[in-house]
Amino acid sequence: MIDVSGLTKTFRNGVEAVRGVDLTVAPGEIVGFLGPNGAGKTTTMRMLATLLRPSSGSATIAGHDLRSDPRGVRRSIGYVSQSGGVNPVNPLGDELELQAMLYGMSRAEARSRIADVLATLELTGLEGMPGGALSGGLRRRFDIAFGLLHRPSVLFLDEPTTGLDPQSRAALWEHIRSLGLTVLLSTHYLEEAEALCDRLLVIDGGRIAAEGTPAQLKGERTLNEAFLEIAGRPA
Ligand SMILES: Nc1ncnc2c1ncn2[C@@H]1O[C@H](COP(=O)(O)OP(=O)(O)OP(=O)(O)O)[C@@H](O)[C@H]1O
Repeated sequence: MIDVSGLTKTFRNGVEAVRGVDLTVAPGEIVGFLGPNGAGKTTTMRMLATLLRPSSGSATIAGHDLRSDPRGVRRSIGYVSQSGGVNPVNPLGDELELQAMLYGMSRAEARSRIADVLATLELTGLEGMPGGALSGGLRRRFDIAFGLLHRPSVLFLDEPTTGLDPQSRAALWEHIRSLGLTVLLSTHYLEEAEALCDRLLVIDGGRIAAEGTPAQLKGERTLNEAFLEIAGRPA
């Protein structure tokens, strides 16, 4: 579902953030992207989400070529950024409706799709609330709701649970799993990687340093020990 080959990104200031990443994500797989600060996780995901132009390399996402068909890629993916984006002031139901109509849905279609997405994420009844009145966990769920409106088949989540308490984090894992989508998510939480992800990719210095199921990466060690050995620094 995601096929990436030789992806690189050198920023104008000369920083080589991504230095030849190859990765694949199968349909329905939840893959965790781990790596120390500055390893290249966000840069890779932003390139795959068409938000940043790669310096070289190629990628196909849901059958669409990143370079020749970025619109096709955009239609097939949802991208939830690290900082999120829910409006702190306006009722989130109104914001969702606006976004759905920008995607070309009629008002009736928009309302029906929003009702479905809110039900999936157990947010029904909260659509009258502004983002500023919600807990961090609910805000993140609304961030994901925005990313799902146009029925993407692939979801990119950049550190979806950073800053959440352990209970809200575990609840969000359940919701992510229940979507049944292909997911690539970055995280610094090794227990999250282990509990949620089918497979892990460790990136370090812009290169994939290791990959495998959590059990394969761990071997006889804890995932934390394995990670320290691979990256030389904590996640
Ligand atoms: N717009 C930019 N211009 C120049 N350098 C950048 C830019 N964006 C990121 N970088 C650099 O690229 C490298 C990779 O950054 P990136 O944000 O992809 O890492 P990350 O793995 O997501 O880190 P974190 O876990 O801290 O979010 C870092 O050295 C960063 O400073």
